[in-house]
Amino acid sequence: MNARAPILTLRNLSKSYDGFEAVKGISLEIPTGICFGLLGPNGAGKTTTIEMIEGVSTPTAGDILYKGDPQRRQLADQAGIQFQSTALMDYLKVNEVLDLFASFYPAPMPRQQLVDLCQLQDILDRSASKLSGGQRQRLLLAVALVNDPELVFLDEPTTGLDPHSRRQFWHLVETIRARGKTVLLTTHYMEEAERLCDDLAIMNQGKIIARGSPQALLDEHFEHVLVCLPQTHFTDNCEALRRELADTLSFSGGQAMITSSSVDRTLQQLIESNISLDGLQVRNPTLDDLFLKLTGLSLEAQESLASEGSTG
Ligand SMILES: Nc1ncnc2c1ncn2[C@@H]1O[C@H](COP(=O)(O)OP(=O)(O)OP(=O)(O)O)[C@@H](O)[C@H]1O
Repeated sequence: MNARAPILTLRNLSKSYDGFEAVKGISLEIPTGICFGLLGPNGAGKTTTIEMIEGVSTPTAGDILYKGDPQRRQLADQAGIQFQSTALMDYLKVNEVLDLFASFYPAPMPRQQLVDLCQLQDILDRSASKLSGGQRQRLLLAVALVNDPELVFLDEPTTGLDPHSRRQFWHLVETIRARGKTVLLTTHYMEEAERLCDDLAIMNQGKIIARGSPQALLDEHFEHVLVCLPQTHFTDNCEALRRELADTLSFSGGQAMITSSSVDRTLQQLIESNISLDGLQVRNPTLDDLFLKLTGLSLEAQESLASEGSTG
């Protein structure tokens, strides 16, 4: 197989629920052997997209090709899905869960390899219902990898994990990718995407609003650094400065952010306007900043809008 051929191709893929368009005609090619990220806030349409690719739900319109095949004949054998939970698991020990899932496949991954890969050695005899969040995610990952799949689906795998477990999980994903597998990851953590994804698509309200490697996207959209200050420093008395900074100034999460091509000049402008420099930070833009730039809302603000929508 040509290593450069896309493992997945989506063409004008759409999904509607009772007239509500959750995914609005997206097209994508996902190369083989990379970690591809689908990013976006709650309700962006990531899970709906993944479930259509997995075959769990049927598209309203559009096509999905697996290695160029619209029937996706090999997909079921060659994919591994990390589920959020597996009801059976709570009655079994970790090694019994692995036995059970391995029994479904003719050529499962050798047990020791799977245990080493997912760092399960110390918990093999533990009841699956007694695992910590991080251990549980590692077991669910092992279940996804039990058939040694070429393509692994991870749907928000680190939601709810503490920072240490999250980093440990990231290391596992890097190991899987280094073994030549293609990983399709959804996340709303931009930091996770920056760390893991070779290539990504940012989704918002059912559409893809940006596509590329994290660095290419940042290079394309930001030529400058960000100068950040507490928003409270920008009082009503600094209208002239606000006008001067115009489009380079934005506010999000209690922070004022100035997109600056010259830190010296920006500092000069702030000092001349008697703005306090307490708490000032100069940093490179992140994918979170990109999201804000593309949508006019931070990821956090988008998520609270989405949850307001879903509750009322
Ligand atoms: N079965 C369903 N019936 C009706 N609406 C649905 C259904 N599943 C999803 N939706 C809606 O479709 C939109 C996209 O949901 P989806 O779960 O794909 O988003 P997401 O990006 O995965 O979000 P999250 O990060 O919260 O999982 C949301 O508005 C959601 O409420």
